[in-house]
Amino acid sequence: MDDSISSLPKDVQERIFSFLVAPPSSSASSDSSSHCTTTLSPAAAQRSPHVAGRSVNLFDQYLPDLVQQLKKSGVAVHDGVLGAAERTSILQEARGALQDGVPAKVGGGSTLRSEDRSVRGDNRVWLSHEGPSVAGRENIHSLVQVLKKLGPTLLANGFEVNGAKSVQLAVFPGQGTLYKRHRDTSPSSPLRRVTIIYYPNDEEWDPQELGGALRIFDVGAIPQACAHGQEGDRPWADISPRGDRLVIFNSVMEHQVLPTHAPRYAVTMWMSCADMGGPQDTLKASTDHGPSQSLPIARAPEMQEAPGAPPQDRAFEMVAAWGGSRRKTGVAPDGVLCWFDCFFAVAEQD
Ligand SMILES: O=C(O)CCC(=O)C(=O)O
Ligand SMILES: [Fe+2]
Repeated sequence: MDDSISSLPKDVQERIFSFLVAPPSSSASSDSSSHCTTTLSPAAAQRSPHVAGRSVNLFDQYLPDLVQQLKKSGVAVHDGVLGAAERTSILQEARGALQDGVPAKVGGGSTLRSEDRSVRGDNRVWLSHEGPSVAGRENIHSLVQVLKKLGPTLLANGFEVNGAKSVQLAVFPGQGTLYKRHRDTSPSSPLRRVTIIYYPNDEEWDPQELGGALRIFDVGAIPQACAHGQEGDRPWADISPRGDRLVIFNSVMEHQVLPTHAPRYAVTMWMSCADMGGPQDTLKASTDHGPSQSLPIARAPEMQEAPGAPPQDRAFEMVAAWGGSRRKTGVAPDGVLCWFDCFFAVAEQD
């Protein structure tokens, strides 16, 4: 190693890298995902010194507040995560990587509509299966390593994120593309618990002009400086995808991406719970707010569609009635998309 770090005295090197490991916690050992405690190697730190260096701040300064927000409202927002230089590098890498991005698919089973741009208009690539080479995506790769280190702290705070982590890079290309209301925890991805998004867009993103806000329903408290409103008795907050912003939310919360009029990039990580097997799982909301505390979700692939069963008015009740491999693409009467991402259930596992 002839880099600047390795030329420092050994004890100084150790102190630097001790900042980059996950904080010690009793729960870390129960995290079955080896990624949760991944340490940035000196080589990785050297490839992307800025991103790696900022992880120190992310953990030391921001994390307690993020966890607090998340527990209180189901959503946490933090700005200025990496700084302008790193954000720009990630945006450039995202543009390059997404040249080969494919339209995101929706639906499942025999009624699959593989590309329904009126429901979901982003193009994406999965980063979960990265090989040894991350050439051209060094900064995104370092960001992902940093985000993974949130796992042990979330776990220690009651979030069931002891399973796989999947990572997606996506762009809504503009022209009014959107993603209709849905939950990230779905029949095809029943184990997802926490959604973490980093936006590398311009910092001056104006949602009035460019649209593209992430609208999250049933927020316990409105994140600072977010537009907000009420649909019936359900409060929502609009989170602008402004650059260098980190958003974390409980994957069971309903959300949508409003029509977007400029290219809108996002790096998204889903943290899942461990799959304990069995025909049925219980979906627990890890926050102390909101209506979704304990929802049964069907997981048996052989479950039959109940003949003539009318759609229930909640997505997960529909899943319980119709779940399994014969999923249908559908929109519940209350407008919630029910089972998107079905084709990615296998691809997304780490
Ligand atoms: O990019 C966003 O703000 C959210 C996208 C989303 O909801 C998803 O990919 O599931
Ligand atoms: Fe989503």
